Amino acid sequence: MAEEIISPNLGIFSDEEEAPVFESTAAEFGAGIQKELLNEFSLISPFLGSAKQNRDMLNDGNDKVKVYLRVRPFLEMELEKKEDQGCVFIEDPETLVLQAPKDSFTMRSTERGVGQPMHKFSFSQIFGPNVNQKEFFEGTMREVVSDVLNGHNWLIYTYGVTNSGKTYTVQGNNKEGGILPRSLALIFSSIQERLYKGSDLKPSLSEVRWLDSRQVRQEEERKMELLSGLREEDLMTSLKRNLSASSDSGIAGFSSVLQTNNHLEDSASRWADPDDTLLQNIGETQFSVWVSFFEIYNEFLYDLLEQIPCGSSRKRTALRLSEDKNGNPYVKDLNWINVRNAEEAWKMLRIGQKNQSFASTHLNQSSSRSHSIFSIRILHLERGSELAPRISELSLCDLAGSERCKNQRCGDRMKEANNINTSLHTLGRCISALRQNQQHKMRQHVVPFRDSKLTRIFQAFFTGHGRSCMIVNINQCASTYDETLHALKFSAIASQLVQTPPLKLCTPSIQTFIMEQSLEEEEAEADSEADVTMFSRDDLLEAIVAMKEHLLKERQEKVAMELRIREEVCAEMMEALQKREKDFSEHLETEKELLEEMYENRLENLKESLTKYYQHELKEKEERIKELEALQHDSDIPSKQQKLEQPVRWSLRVASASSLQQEMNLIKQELLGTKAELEQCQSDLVKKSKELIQYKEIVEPPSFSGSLTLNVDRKLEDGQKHVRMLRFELQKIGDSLQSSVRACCHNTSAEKLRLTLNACHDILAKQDQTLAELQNNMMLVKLDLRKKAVCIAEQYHTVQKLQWTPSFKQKRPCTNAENLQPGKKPFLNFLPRTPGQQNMSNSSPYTRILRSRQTPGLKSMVFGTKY
Ligand SMILES: Nc1ncnc2c1ncn2[C@@H]1O[C@H](COP(=O)(O)OP(=O)(O)OP(=O)(O)O)[C@@H](O)[C@H]1O
Repeated sequence: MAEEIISPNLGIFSDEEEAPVFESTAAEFGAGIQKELLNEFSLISPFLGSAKQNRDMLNDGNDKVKVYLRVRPFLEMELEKKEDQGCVFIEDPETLVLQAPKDSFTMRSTERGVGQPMHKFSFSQIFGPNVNQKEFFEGTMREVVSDVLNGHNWLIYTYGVTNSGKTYTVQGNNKEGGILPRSLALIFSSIQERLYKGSDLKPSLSEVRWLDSRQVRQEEERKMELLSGLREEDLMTSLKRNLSASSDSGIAGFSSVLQTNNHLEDSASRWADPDDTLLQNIGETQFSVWVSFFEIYNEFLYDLLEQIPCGSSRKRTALRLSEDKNGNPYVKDLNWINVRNAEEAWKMLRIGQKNQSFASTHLNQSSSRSHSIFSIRILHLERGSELAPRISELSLCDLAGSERCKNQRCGDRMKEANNINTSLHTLGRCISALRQNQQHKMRQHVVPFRDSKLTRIFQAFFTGHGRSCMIVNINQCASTYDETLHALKFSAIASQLVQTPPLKLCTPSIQTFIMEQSLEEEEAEADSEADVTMFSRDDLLEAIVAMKEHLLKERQEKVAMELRIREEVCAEMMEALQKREKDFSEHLETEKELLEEMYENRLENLKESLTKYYQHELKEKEERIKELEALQHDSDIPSKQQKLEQPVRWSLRVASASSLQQEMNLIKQELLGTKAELEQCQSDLVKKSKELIQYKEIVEPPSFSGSLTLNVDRKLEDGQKHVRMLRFELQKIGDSLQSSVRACCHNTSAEKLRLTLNACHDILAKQDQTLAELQNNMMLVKLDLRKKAVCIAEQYHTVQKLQWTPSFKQKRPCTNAENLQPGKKPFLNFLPRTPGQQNMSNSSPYTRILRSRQTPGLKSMVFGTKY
């Protein structure tokens, strides 16, 4: 198990040793210091107790800085969130064990092989979750208050992560007052009999500005003004304003703060027994108590007892941190209010609270966004003494909670968190530098008090002007484990500190000086008593030479010393620079760690949300698939088959995709071949066209055929004329025959009829003969024509063959009569036509003859037959 037990005290100083603080602003107090003590009153005044008191303080064995730990109980809300994972365990009243929970950064680092899952810390005393406010006060503050009443300065500061109970410890609530109201109550119960009333002091004290009657009057007026303005409505308005300006979830934070401010009439003295007094032998000392309350918000100092101007432009005035002529820092123009009892002091605390910067954060509904310091100054007025009053101070500082910036990502909260963390980091650096200086007295480091306002104010308490005590607050929540561990590591360093011994004031040094002076004077007197004339001249010359040599030697020594000092200073400077560099790199490391953690968290969040998203998606898809499957199952089996085939086809398509490229290449090659062929065809076409022209010339009907057809036509026309004449005659005969038949029917003689018939018969026989001749002629002509037609048809087929080649077709697309342009003669129009075409054309004489032969009269007539 990893142990982080801090080694017992190292480097305890003896009362002869000076506090080894490099950047101490401790100044020497000259003889006139006492008169000017309060003229430029710095933040805290040095302890002016006697040397014996100093020694007592250091010899009592308590010079180790006290570091108390308070573990707060779980809140209901935290138990609901399952924050109780047993990470905090109090082994004994001085030892605490921390066990990293599984989701913490420490545990993750441990899993990566960095760090340990368990840590052990030791403290002056540990106060568990069941310890109440009274017990805590008794265990920590009683001694301190007693010390302050005896003239010592004390700084008590609470340290811890946000929401760990710091404000609760310092201020408490209305039911359970914290260490501050209890200290006030105890102070007043102890000094109530000896409170300075302002009249029975010696006139010499009126020279002191603090007790100047005018000053006191002014302070009284100011206090009355403040107290009269302390109305509940004002408080509510002010709280509302504070919270609405900064709160995220406003109203809850408001009500919780309001609760503590609701009962102003409650007395602070209820937290102390009026008979409880810490002062036993205080002689004639009288006391006057003054309080101040200010905060450090975003590295600016604000007086919390300053009335905030009303109206829209109600900007608070920031105070300056100044130094008195001895280099001690103090807050300039800070209001110090004289209080005469615990109630007045309590009300001052309430007034300050309403001006304090609180805000609701994700961890604490009413989180302090600033470091607040409530100071109580006690003036010890010695009755009948010519000396200026001694002043002791008790400062209670409620530090703002350290928090990881990952929780405050933007806006005012982020800025506040940054400033809080920076100042706390500087405090850590100061404490570790002080510890190093105390442990290695030969190697002193610069303590970076000047790096933040907070440490500048604390400086005096760490450098011999007072004593300090640290209260570490932690909660037991698993979610803030890493921050808690960090706070405890810091406190472990602080617990190694020893109280810096009170500064040796000038009195002893002056006394020493006077003693030395007096010795010198005595020696001088003794010397002066000696007579120089007693010595011979040579002796004196020798003495002068010896003195010269001595002087030379001294000078050389001084030069050597100067060189050595210079070297030392350089070395120190180098060391300081190296230290600074180391600090910076440490700071960088911390920042890196923080960033790493932040990004790790972000990544985890992202991972989580992605996993969730895809899980959801998958679930939805699965449901959808199930639905579809159910539908498909119900509806049709073929489609199921299709669905099954679908992937097969798809896979085939996918498979063929690879061969597609191959096919493309083949097609390209084919295309090239086809192109070549086409070119070949074109050249063939040209050839064929030429041939065709030749054929055309051949096919063109000979010129004599025209005259031949003309003769045939003429003959045919003659024949037709004859036929018409014959027909006309036949009609006439028919008419006369009919009239004869009619006459015969009326007055007939058979003989006449027979004669007439015979005559007709002869005529008809002649006509038959003529017709037969004509028919023979026509047959001859027909045969002739057929021969010609056969010859032409042969030529035509040859041409046709030529025409049917693709190139020829292209060139001559219109060979049909329908497609001919008007006015153009059809190609080969002398060829036999289709019956449709024959009907359409009546112009040819041959066709006309054929038609005339098809006349019904002629067709039905049989030559040579009798009617
Ligand atoms: N010992 C305790 N007993 C009961 N409740 C406590 C105790 N300590 C703290 N709490 C409660 O825990 C809560 C947080 O305490 P508090 O506001 O004092 O924390 P804090 O450290 O001052 O936080 P911050 O740094 O954010 O100001 C308060 O509701 C307070 O009442």
